[in-house]
Amino acid sequence: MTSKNKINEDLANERRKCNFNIEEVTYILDGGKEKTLQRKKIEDVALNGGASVDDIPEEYLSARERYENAIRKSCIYTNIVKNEVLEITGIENYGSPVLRRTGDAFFKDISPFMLHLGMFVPSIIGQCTAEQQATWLPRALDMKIIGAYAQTELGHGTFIRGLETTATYDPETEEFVLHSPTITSYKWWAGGLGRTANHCTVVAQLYTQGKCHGTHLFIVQIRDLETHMPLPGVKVGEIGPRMGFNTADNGFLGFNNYRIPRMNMMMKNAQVLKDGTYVKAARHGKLTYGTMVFVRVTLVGEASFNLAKAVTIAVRYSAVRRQSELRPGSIEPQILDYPTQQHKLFICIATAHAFQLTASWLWNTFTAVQAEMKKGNVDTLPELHALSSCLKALSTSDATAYIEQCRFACGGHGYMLSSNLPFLYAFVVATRTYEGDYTVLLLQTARFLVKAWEQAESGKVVTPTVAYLNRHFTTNGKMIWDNSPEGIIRVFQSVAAGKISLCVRSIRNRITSGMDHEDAWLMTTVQLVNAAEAHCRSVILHTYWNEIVRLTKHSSDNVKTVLNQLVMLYLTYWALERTGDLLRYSTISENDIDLLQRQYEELLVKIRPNAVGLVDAFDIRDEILQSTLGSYDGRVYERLMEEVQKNPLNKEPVDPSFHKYLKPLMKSKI
Ligand SMILES: CCCCCCCCCCCCCCCCCCCCC/C=C/C(=O)SCCNC(=O)CCNC(=O)[C@H](O)C(C)(C)COP(=O)(O)OP(=O)(O)OC[C@H]1O[C@@H](n2cnc3c(N)ncnc32)[C@H](O)[C@@H]1OP(=O)(O)O
Ligand SMILES: Cc1cc2nc3c(=O)[nH]c(=O)nc-3n(C[C@H](O)[C@H](O)[C@H](O)COP(=O)(O)OP(=O)(O)OC[C@H]3O[C@@H](n4cnc5c(N)ncnc54)[C@H](O)[C@@H]3O)c2cc1C
Repeated sequence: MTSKNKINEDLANERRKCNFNIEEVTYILDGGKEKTLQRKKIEDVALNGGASVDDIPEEYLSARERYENAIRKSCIYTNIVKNEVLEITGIENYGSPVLRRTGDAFFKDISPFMLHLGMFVPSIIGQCTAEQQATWLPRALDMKIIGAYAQTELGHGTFIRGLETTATYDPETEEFVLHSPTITSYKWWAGGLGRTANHCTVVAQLYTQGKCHGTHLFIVQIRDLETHMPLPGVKVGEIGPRMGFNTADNGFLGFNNYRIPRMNMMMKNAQVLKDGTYVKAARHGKLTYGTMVFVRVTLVGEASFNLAKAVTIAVRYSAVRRQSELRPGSIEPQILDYPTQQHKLFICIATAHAFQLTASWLWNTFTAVQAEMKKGNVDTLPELHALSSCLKALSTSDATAYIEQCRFACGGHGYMLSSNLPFLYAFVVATRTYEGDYTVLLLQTARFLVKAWEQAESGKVVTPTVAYLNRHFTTNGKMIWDNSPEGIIRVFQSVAAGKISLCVRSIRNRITSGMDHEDAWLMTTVQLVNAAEAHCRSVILHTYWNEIVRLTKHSSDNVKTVLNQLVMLYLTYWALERTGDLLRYSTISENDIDLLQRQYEELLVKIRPNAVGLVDAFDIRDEILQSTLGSYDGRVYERLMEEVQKNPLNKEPVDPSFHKYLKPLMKSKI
């Protein structure tokens, strides 16, 4: 073994201490051995050439160079995917999360093609008729056309009904006329739109026969395919530097009476006939929001993956890093030995597991609802919307907070861009806002919860994710505290039920005292967000526990033990975080809380020897981690020094600014 790939001794020791079969856990997280093998095969093919690492790290490049470099690497990766990976996996794997994740080996920030694959293609699949799909999909999948998803405007992001771009049908020419009537109607934010896309999905208010029919989706060509020039009537550009997403060329877009053919309206859920007659095919008013539901579902898995990356970096670093002394003169301990460090990090491992298993469960729910909708049944859509909204909100918000915690756990070196933790944070913090802001989505879930509460109150049996509301009406008083996993979950469900009940009472009291329904709702929104958060927390706890029980049925004893310790840590952690709620809605006592605290601290001790094994089980390759602190071999200090050599500021021993500015200043007299 050369010194280059020699494993750091502390990390090697950690791996020797690990007492469970790492691969077994990887299989569980990936959804089965076959999936792991398939993922590894894809990674081997896609990263065969070393993932085209940059000579100069992208953070040293100018905005223009960064963009060009991101396009260069996107094209390299797309060619690998098209010519090599899909050969093995088949075209149906085009949108697979594995490809998205493998792509992280090429980009520290984000690919300008992400929105093409993440939203433009899904909008064609979800919103176009079969005939339209036959026209657009092959060209989009083959990258003959590159698209963006232009919904948000300068004036409106959340309130889709308030969008101002108009699409007015002209039966004379059988075209829609797209127009941006005001400055606030300019499209703003769409990823890939600023410089890369030649097409995009545009969301606009549809007018035909003098009547507005609300927002609909259109496929719009915005640039010439040969010259890439914006087409006449189209004004498009990049919106400028932002906290992250700086290689995604987020753009603005305006139209001046720009014409597109009638068939460019995405017509799966509604049509405009040649004469201008509007025909609504959909059984549900919000099916045009379907692309967003799809992305919200995928974002739960994204949150898990990015958190898994961050905690892999932080745990490996914490095994290598030694600091302070426990007793005078004793050897400096690994920082992973500090219970406070374990408290910061083990919850991140458990949360990544919780979100990964919840994401798979949510994906299965999503595909089941899609299958029902294909048969014409839209009854399960409201529950999916409520679930995907709150799970997107909580998973992105928790992942953001925990990625930052991982950065704190790495001290000063975590602040280096080369640790990759700042990039991860900047990328994930945006997910809390885009695809529906945190608060706004929890309020969507709250609407569903209040309705479910009313149904349960009237004696109806409600759907499984809120079945605890039926129990609420049959049990009296506070939930009996019980320290078992099932007991903790039941108490969390009671907390949710209690909070929803308080919201309903507040709304009713306000209405009784003279407020109209809208004001009563508005005044209760702080409580409603809180109730939706409590509901979602109970869903995650329940799903995580159920899935671990189900998935470890045939596991080896040690895998069962360590995964059980993690899920218990998660349940205990949240019980301790929410002692106020538990005291209010259950019979928990001071003594029970003391016991919980002790149980939590004992779990930290039990998990400690397996911590490195647990992050190894995420099985994230170094090329994808892209971190000086988190590589498998633990050569932290060597990598930090190697990275310094790439810094263009170190190219010359003396910077030209010395002669230009510093020296004259030093020579000048006061
Ligand atoms: C590099 C090359 C690689 C090559 C190969 C690689 C391949 C890899 C490909 C893999 C790709 C994977 C990608 C994964 C990562 C994805 C990253 C994506 C990045 C995304 C960037 C960001 C994009 C965006 O942000 S797009 C814009 C999103 N905008 C929003 O989300 C707006 C939020 N606002 C809303 O959703 C609504 O306005 C809302 C819901 C707040 C209010 O709407 P409303 O019309 O006013 O409705 P309301 O009156 O409140 O409710 C009425 C009624 O309707 C119900 N409702 C609302 N919404 C829905 C819905 N969606 N579905 C069902 N029902 C809905 C609501 O509940 C009400 O019901 P009732 O209470 O019964 O009346
Ligand atoms: C990195 C990034 C990439 C993006 N990519 C795309 C893209 O590709 N395509 C696209 O179309 N859009 C995109 N967006 C836009 C994104 O979808 C919106 O920013 C997001 O939906 C939030 O809308 P907004 O910006 O209008 O915020 P606002 O709605 O103005 O929110 C501002 C504040 O007001 C609060 N608020 C708003 N409404 C309510 C309410 N009803 N009740 C209570 N509080 C409320 C919010 O909670 C928030 O705190 C992107 C955004 C980012 C940051």
